[in-house]
Amino acid sequence: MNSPRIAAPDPAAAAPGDLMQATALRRINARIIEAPTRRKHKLSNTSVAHQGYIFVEVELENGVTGHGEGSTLGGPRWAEESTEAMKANIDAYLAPALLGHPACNLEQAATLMARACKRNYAAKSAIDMALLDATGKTLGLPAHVLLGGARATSFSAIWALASGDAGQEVEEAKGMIEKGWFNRFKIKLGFADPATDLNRLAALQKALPAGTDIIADVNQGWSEGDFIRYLPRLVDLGVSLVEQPLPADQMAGMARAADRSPIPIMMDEGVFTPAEAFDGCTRAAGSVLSLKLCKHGGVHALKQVAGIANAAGVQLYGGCLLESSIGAAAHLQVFATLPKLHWGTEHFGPKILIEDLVTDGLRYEDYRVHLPEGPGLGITPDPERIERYARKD
Ligand SMILES: O=C(O)C[C@H]1C=CC(=O)O1
Ligand SMILES: [Mn+2]
Repeated sequence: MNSPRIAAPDPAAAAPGDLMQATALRRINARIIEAPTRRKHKLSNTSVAHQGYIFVEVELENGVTGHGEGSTLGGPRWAEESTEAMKANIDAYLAPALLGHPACNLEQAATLMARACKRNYAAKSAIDMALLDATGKTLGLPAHVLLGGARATSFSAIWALASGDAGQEVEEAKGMIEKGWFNRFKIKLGFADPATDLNRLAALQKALPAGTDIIADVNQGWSEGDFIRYLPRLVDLGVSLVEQPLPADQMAGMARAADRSPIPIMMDEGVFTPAEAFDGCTRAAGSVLSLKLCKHGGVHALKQVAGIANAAGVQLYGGCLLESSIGAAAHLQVFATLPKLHWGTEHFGPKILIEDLVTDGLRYEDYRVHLPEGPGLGITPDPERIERYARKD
């Protein structure tokens, strides 16, 4: 691996006591963003043409600002949080619990947020990212150094096909291969009847180069019966991974599905917390687990979930919720510190937005997404774009 470049630390922040004072939180601001996507993105339970984020800016006593992003899909439909709920809970509960506390004490901030608010993991992760960013910028260090240091500087990248139009999906996939951005694909199933969805998958498999990695995400859209019936077709089509075929609360059904499937099954919506990760891994409800900051609530919780999966022999996948380069960079910073991200990552959000929200978007090259360099998250939000897409009430 290439060693990431590290800037010199700020001598003003050298003494621990000084660091506490310098990074005390002076302001936490949350804005709702609605950023248009290049095309409709359809899932079993929603369809979006605009991505909804909460954009968090924190300001420290030393004047440094940090940024984070909480993502949703179609309001409170992929999970229970909407951007409106995130903003309300940040303004009324999470921000007041943190003001005056040092941003550099991320674990303590997580405890304070847990006391102030149950679940609300996307909102918490947006703040957590901003604290990490501001602390890294104060110290002149990339976020990954604060999380144990990078073991990788780029990740194999997966693009999601979700227009529901087979012809469009084939063209889109070919375009991604041509650009050198993505050569592995995830197709969304579960919004049409299984037979129709599988015809889309068959068209894709036929049109792409032999051996192209194709993952199927059902987003909880099938019953166990559907899964049993259509599994042989998924096997015939050479699908490499099946993601969350059954509803999130059907852990026993997922375990039966995983037991009968020659294709690895991935847990996504069923695993948010470390306790859910323990439950899913113990019951063998999948042999792969999708990691997402919006599910786990912050970088340290994500590392705990990853540790539980590792201990159980469950492989890791770098999940996303269509984050811009702000949220995607935060994921890469923590993914970089894991012993192994077996399946690479699907952080394609920066490329599905008509305009990314930063001045220095993530680099996609050689079918890999690259860990940004520079202090904190390693990206700079573009104030004009943030203003353009911020909801004006
Ligand atoms: O994986 C999900 O369930 C959510 C999201 C991530 C990629 C995508 O296309 O949808
Ligand atoms: Mn999924």
